[in-house]
Amino acid sequence: MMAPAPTSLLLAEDLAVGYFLRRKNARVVAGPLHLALHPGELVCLLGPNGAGKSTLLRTLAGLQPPLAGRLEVGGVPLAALSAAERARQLSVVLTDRLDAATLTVQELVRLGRHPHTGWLGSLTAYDHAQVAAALAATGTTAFAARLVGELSDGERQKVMLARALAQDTPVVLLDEPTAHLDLPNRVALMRLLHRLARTTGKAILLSTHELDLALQAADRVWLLPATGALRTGTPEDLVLSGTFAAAFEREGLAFDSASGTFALHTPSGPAVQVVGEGAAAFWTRRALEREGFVPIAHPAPLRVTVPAGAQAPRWLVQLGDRPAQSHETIEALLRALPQLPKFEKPSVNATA
Ligand SMILES: Nc1ncnc2c1ncn2[C@@H]1O[C@H](COP(=O)(O)OP(=O)(O)OP(=O)(O)O)[C@@H](O)[C@H]1O
Repeated sequence: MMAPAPTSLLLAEDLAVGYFLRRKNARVVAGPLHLALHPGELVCLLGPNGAGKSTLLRTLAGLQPPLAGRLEVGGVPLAALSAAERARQLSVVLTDRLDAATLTVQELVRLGRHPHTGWLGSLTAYDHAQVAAALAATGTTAFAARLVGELSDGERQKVMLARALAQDTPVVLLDEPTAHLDLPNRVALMRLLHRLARTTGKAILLSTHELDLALQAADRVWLLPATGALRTGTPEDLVLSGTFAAAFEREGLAFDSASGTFALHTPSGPAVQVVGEGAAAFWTRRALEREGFVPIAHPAPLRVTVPAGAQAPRWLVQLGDRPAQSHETIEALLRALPQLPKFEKPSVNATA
């Protein structure tokens, strides 16, 4: 029996987003869009520069009006909610710099509680606990007393997330939250948001250009092309159906569905059979591709064997039936390959 469709925390039907230019003139950036955010899911909004990700997020947050269509949050039309009601339903972190430089981090994060307390309302013990939890979750407790204007871009980004978490809304919308973060912090943020969605039942939507992180962390992807229709699905379905590769091919990028990565190199040199498995074989293939070789799985005149097991990796290179050479490192292997006698380039296009 099929599970019943989950209720939507946010629902959009025939939504067109964009800008009213002059009287009666509108510029549709994207649409018509049919979208739903469900409890407990992390959704990543992907698309090239200018596709309309920020425009869509701002529209979903009620910060700019839709050009057309229906938009509901918690079963109620977004436009029918007061600002305070809306702030209890959804929190939003945009890329714009906030004019909050003279506040301390703690004061800024406390502002997140105001939809619950009213602007003059004082914070209860529960509110203080929510603020402390948001600071702890984002790793910002240590600089709670510092001025927002004195933070680095990455620190400020984490503080803005803390404010959204303190707001404790069913829907969280984030525009490029990983933009200023270093790699460990980007990974930590995606992990945090995924865990948060799972443990609290919030629906979290974030736009990002971090394709590989999004493919790993997202429960669903919204793929917004520069032109054409929005595609949605689990990252894996979008990869296996070729939708993901097709979307980025148009941007001139080759997506390898076997490794889930974008090819940086387009090797066209001699084919090399790489024999072996595991991490050593993977990194050997990567190094060979960088040097222009085409690593393949089936027999070729040139063969590199990466022995498995506990022994120190040692690379065996064999050309035809000549005796094998042994190398201790990939660097030594790469240095030795051009020294080999010329051999006929087999016409192999496949990468394995
Ligand atoms: N205030 C505005 N008035 C008119 N057009 C706008 C306005 N802001 C943005 N646009 C246009 O809307 C389109 C979508 O912009 P948007 O910022 O939503 O894209 P994006 O997908 O978030 O891009 P990026 O990845 O570069 O952040 C662009 O063509 C942009 O020039």
